[in-house]
Amino acid sequence: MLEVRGLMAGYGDIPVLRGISLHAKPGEILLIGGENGAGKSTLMRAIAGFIKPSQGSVLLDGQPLTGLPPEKVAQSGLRLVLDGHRVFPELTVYDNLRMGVAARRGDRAGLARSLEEIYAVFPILKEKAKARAHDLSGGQQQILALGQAFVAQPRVLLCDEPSLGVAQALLPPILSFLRRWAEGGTAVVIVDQHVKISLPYADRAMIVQRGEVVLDCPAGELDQRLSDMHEARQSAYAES
Ligand SMILES: Nc1ncnc2c1ncn2[C@@H]1O[C@H](COP(=O)(O)OP(=O)(O)OP(=O)(O)O)[C@@H](O)[C@H]1O
Repeated sequence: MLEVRGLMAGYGDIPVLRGISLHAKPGEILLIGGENGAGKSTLMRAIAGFIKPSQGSVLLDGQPLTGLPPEKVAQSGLRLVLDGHRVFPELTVYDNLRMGVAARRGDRAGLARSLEEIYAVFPILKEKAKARAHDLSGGQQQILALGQAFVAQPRVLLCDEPSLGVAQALLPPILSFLRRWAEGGTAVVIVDQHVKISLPYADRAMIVQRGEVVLDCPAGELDQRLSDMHEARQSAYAES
């Protein structure tokens, strides 16, 4: 289980995260929404070790990860898939996928099994196995990045804006894939500015505003809770 307690982080003197706490359990998808600039990506980067938190802690199955460099965090079993294209552009699709297995100390049988699974869901990766990653479309690179993470079989997967730059038609297969992945016992965290599409696939949902958690509830309750919050704000505004 991933546990984040009172995390504070920012850039230079500018604070972005103002004490964020969350947990993500194996087998479930936690969806994190919030407006542009709310701090969602900063939160993912701080958990994964790319930004040093000024306060708070990150624990994976009770082991502290706070302040560890990203490669150590990854070796501990936590993987961040960033928005945009973070694959190795000069390598082939197959070699990119194979990179994921480094985290499993060269487990060849495991690699073959993972490849079969990923090829079954996204046949395009098999068709383009010998193509260089930079020749793939943005959406295909996003799928490749997910495939690479899948091959690594992390205990926790953080997925920042999986829908960014991806054709609409690819979203349901990607989200169903993440759902099945979580059901296999991985804790999955999805960050998405537009929660509507991902919500049906999630178990819990959180909304971050200005670096703070303003809602944390079962995914099925999010719409109601958001409209309650909106109404409360409007009446407070009307009274002032
Ligand atoms: N590298 C950086 N240097 C300085 N400030 C940054 C940096 N990256 C992000 N910020 C600032 O931190 C704040 C939070 O940004 P962040 O990217 O975490 O938000 P977000 O919720 O992920 O939004 P988006 O959906 O646009 O990615 C914003 O004010 C942003 O301008």
